Amino acid sequence: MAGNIFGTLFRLTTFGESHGEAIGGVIDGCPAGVEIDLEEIQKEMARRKPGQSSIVTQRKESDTVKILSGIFEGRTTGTPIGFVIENDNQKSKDYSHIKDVYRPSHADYTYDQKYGNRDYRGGGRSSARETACRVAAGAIAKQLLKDIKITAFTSAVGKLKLEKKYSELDFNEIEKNAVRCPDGATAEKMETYIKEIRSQGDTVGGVVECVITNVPAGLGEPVFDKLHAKLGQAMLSINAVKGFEYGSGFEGAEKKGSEHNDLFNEDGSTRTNYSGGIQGGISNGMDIYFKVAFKPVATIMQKQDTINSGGEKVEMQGKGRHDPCVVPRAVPIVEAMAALVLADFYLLNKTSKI
Ligand SMILES: Cc1cc2nc3c(=O)[nH]c(=O)nc-3n(C[C@H](O)[C@H](O)[C@H](O)COP(=O)(O)O)c2cc1C
Ligand SMILES: C=C(O[C@@H]1CC(C(=O)O)=C[C@@H](OP(=O)(O)O)[C@H]1O)C(=O)O
Repeated sequence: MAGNIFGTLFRLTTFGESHGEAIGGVIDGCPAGVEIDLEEIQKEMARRKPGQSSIVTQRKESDTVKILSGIFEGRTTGTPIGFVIENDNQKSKDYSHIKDVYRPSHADYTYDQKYGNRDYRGGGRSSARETACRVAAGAIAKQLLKDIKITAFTSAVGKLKLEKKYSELDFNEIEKNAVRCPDGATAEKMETYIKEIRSQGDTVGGVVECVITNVPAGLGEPVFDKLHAKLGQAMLSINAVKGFEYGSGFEGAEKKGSEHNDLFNEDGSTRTNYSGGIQGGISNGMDIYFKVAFKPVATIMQKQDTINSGGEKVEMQGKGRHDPCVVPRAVPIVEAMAALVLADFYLLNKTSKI
């Protein structure tokens, strides 16, 4: 199975399945001397972990990151950073009924077609459990990046949208509610809606927005590894993601050049920022901002038609502990993936000129 490594210099490899003994990873290429606060890593893990509130999956995991190597007396040594996160609360019997049956729109059918030997328990490697490793590595990348600030938040749950621009928001509000929306009144509506959807045995999609401030100009490696191309790959590699747009995105397509050009100030900053902080695949020093769209979770507690591995039509209903909406827990995953991309480009940029 290829595809388990992300990054060029700051490079993360992850391993593990949702109902196996443990998941984990190796970060290769983190320079020596980075001060690492282990509590910060655990704080990030707590923002993603299952069972954190009543509107997410009720699987209970501590998601304690055990560092095996690469950090000595609070600082990185430049050697591979190995870590494991144990799986403590699997309920594999919730998956016995889909041993030979494919959940519509999960990865059961495609994994079976590709590999022919599927760990059906908890979705195996296709489970978003794997994203815990990304958050652990992202927390280390954030500590390398120091002053570059990456902030994600929930901006939509189904049709309920946060109608404010990011410049009008108080980011201190994000962690004050379970949905991670920086507007208390909208957050309350979103939470009520997620509970209602869950009581119907259904699920709902949503949008996570991310803003990155204090970015130096020069990050990104044209032509194939443009900054927005790597951010897009990073975001689209997260489970359940259906869309990525940065800067003016799809709305920009409706504008004229005379409206859309970001005119310069004398210091090189721009009066507007339709470019989303990236031009020609390279950061220009303005804020980077993007949106990530998540689909409604595939495993629903309602009967649906499907097929089994013999190609026969059968009826199935999801069982067990699933997220009614992924966005509250996707917020730290989006931040982590953005941190991995920026850490990689930060190191690569040191080779761009003498
Ligand atoms: C934070 C998070 C939590 C998720 N929780 C569930 C879940 O409880 N049940 C489920 O069926 N899918 C869940 N998913 C989505 C599946 O992992 C994903 O749909 C599946 O791997 C198929 O991949 P795809 O949707 O990207 O095509 C979750 C995704 C994320 C990001
Ligand atoms: C375990 C996590 O989330 C899981 C993601 C997931 C899926 O299909 O993606 C399905 C559920 O798995 P299980 O049935 O084993 O509880 C979620 O709980 C986690 O994020 O750590």
